[in-house]
Amino acid sequence: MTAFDLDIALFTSAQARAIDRRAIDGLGIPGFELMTRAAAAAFAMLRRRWPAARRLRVVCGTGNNGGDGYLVARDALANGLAVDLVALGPPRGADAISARAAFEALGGTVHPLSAWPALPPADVVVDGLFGTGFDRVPEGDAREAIEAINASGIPVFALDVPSGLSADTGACPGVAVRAAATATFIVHKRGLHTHRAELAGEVELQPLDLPQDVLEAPDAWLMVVSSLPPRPRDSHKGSNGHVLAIGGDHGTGGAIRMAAEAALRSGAGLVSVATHEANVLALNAARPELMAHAVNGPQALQPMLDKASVVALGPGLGQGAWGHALWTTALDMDLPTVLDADGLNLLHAEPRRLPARAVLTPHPGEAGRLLGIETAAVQSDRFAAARELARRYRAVVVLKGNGSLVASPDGEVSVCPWGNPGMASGGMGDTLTGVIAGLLGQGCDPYRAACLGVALHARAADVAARAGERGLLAGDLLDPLRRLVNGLDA
Ligand SMILES: NC(=O)C1=CN([C@@H]2O[C@H](COP(=O)(O)OP(=O)(O)OC[C@H]3O[C@@H](n4cnc5c(N)ncnc54)[C@H](O)[C@@H]3O)[C@@H](O)[C@H]2O)[C@@H](O)CC1
Ligand SMILES: [K+]
Repeated sequence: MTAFDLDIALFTSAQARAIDRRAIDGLGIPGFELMTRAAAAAFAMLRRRWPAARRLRVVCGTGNNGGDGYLVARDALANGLAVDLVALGPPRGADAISARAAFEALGGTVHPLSAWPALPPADVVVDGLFGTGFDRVPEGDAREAIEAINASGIPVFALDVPSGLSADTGACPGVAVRAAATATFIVHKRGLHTHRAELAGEVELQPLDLPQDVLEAPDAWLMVVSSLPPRPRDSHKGSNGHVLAIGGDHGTGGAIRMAAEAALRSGAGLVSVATHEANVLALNAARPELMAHAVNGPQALQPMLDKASVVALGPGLGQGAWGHALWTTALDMDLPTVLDADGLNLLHAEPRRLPARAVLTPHPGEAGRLLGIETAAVQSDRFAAARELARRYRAVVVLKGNGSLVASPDGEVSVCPWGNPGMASGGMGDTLTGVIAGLLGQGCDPYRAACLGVALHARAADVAARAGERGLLAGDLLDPLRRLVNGLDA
């Protein structure tokens, strides 16, 4: 296996467990030694982050995550901090039993959950309830413990994973701890980077000094900052792609304008718009660099398709006869195509073969429709949903939402670490479609165009959100987008 950067490699829970096993069985590192290293790394991180903390409340479950908790508590006692330890029950495995014994050997006391209200105030709560072994909705004591942690108002430091969040999927099936920071051990778990991942707070990887040969190929990757190479000095508008944005039925001209403008701002050489005649005047007046044409059907669209190198299909297209006719005609051309919004709804209504270089950009609701499942089922495993869509349609799929995923038909997945809730506003998806189309036109292959497009779009939104997340408009992304696509600081 070739070496890779651990900071951007993401693993499933099953992989994390297999890696633990290889360290224990293959390298002969005892499980208790790993637990000791995990606790030492976590305690050091806690001290860096909360140097003034004098009293910890440590909450332990019955598995090895609880074992980590007992050893953090032991290290805290050994360093002169006060510790109040609350356990859900006696530890089960040999390592966790030894960990509890080590804590008690230093004079530590273990309290039941019922003692919680009577415990003195603490500076930090350490969450050692559940890690990668979390496997069901928390009920009873488990639920009460999580609720008590969150209601305490004390900053939470999670061990490996905030309890209640699936390390595997980023889903939270019931209640979950809301952490200020998480120390995650050996490898990054993919669930700490998508969907409800904000529950983990700031995540820091603690690799515990294991050699790379216990690792295996990661399941997914975090995107890194990248940009396009500088343009050749002799480039001309024809060498940077001609994007044809198709959409904007009567009354939805804004959507197609956003997509078209974003394609221009991400460096497309030429951008034409095929739209309903009612939008043409406004589009040409607002943005004269766009070439907007009234298209009443396939005959008018065909000559535009003949000149285009990339198609952005769907924003404001509608699902009526007009939209359907343009949709079929455009897909038949087999040009590199970004399919969004009504372009996806039409695909749900009429499944068909897509162009060889296609990018689909569904939000979870659209992804659910295409897969024939509920939105909640998509969100319960975003990785599986994105992969299945990509496989089924032989296309690159961008599954939007917090921690957007890009999946290729052969199962490769990248996760976007940027973006903010201000992006939950009208026009954001249209802008993303335009950016990806613009990058396809500049020669990126679909997977790279999707990854780079998602990254640039989210980072532009983060720059624009410096003025506040509320009130963020899709149009605010265009200026920072231009700087970022040129590799400049925004
Ligand atoms: N030797 C190892 O494998 C290492 C493990 N480490 C720690 O061990 C953790 C994994 O330990 P385990 O596999 O023991 O699993 P966990 O400690 O994460 O949890 C497993 C226990 O909690 C119970 N449980 C799960 N969900 C529950 C729920 N919703 N309500 C009530 N009970 C629930 C399970 O039945 C099981 O008894 C890692 O996350 C990490 O923190 C680290 O110490 C590093 C080394
Ligand atoms: K935990």
